[in-house]
Amino acid sequence: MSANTLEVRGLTVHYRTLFATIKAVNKVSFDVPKGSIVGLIGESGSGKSTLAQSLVLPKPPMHIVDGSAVLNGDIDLVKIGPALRRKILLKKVSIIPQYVLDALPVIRKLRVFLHDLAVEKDVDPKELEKIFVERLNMMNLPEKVLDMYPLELSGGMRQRVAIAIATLFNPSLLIADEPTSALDVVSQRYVLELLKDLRDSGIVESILIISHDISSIRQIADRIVVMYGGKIVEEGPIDEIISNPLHPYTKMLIKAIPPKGVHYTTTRLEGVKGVPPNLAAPLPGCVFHPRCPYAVKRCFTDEPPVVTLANGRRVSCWLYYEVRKE
Ligand SMILES: Nc1ncnc2c1ncn2[C@@H]1O[C@H](COP(=O)(O)OP(=O)(O)OP(=O)(O)O)[C@@H](O)[C@H]1O
Repeated sequence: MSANTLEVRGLTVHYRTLFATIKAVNKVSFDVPKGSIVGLIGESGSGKSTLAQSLVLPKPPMHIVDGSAVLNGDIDLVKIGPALRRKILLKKVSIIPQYVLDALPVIRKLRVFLHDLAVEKDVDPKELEKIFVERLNMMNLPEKVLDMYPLELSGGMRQRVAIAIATLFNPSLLIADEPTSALDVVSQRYVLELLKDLRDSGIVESILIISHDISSIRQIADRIVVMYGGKIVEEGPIDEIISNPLHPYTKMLIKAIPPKGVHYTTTRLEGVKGVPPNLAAPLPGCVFHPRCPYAVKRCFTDEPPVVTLANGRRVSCWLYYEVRKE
């Protein structure tokens, strides 16, 4: 049996449009160990949502060029056909999408939606409704939500209802795409704690949580995977990466986290200078070299190797290739 809920290897995903091919995800490999919460971090446009969608519902113009994403050691999520995909969605893998209304029945009351879902998944509608009510209780939502339309709910309630639906069948892997980005600070904390409770109670085995905000993810993630320009530049245990980031991009992301009590009106915070890469025409060499203060000649021409370090840390940067050789 695999020690990982998910093993992604060499995953490469493009968008083929009339005007260009966007190389959104490029030879990405990482694991989601069983029982873990893994944070996928990176600025806007780094390929996080594309990676998530390619695992759950790849559709044109998205095109999976290469690689695999094996769930529970036996189902390759990027190679299965539509029938098996329909069967395992919600039951083995579930997503809370970035735009949560996409996942909710806008013109149907939740009770009706649940009934139709039970029929589709071949389970007893009464039993499914019972599980939904249990989830509502866990999420501090009243039972009357069953007779509401999702549009009648506040943003925070909608997010919790989407989580309740996504976890109805106790999936092995829950993917949460920016689950807190549209919420106020109190709701953000609530949703993050809820996700952790779902993992701790075994309702979901593992979680892949996507965010551009490393400071919110650090509250619940065990590991993080840092993406830049469609590639993974660094990964490892969250505490080690926060206290000792290695890749120049991760260093900049962490420097941009405001210390406790600091406000942008009184203190100038450092962001990541420069612009993200053009994924339709990527430059040779390291994807980060145009913004990297440490770039040397080789970074402009050759792709950096992935260097494996102690404690399950990996970094893709020429600086550490030299360190390892010494
Ligand atoms: N449907 C699409 N057609 C063509 N290009 C797309 C499509 N969706 C995304 N892209 C491109 O793919 C690249 C990666 O985008 P993606 O949304 O995966 O990044 P992200 O890290 O999730 O960013 P964000 O946090 O803003 O959602 C970007 O260059 C984006 O413009």
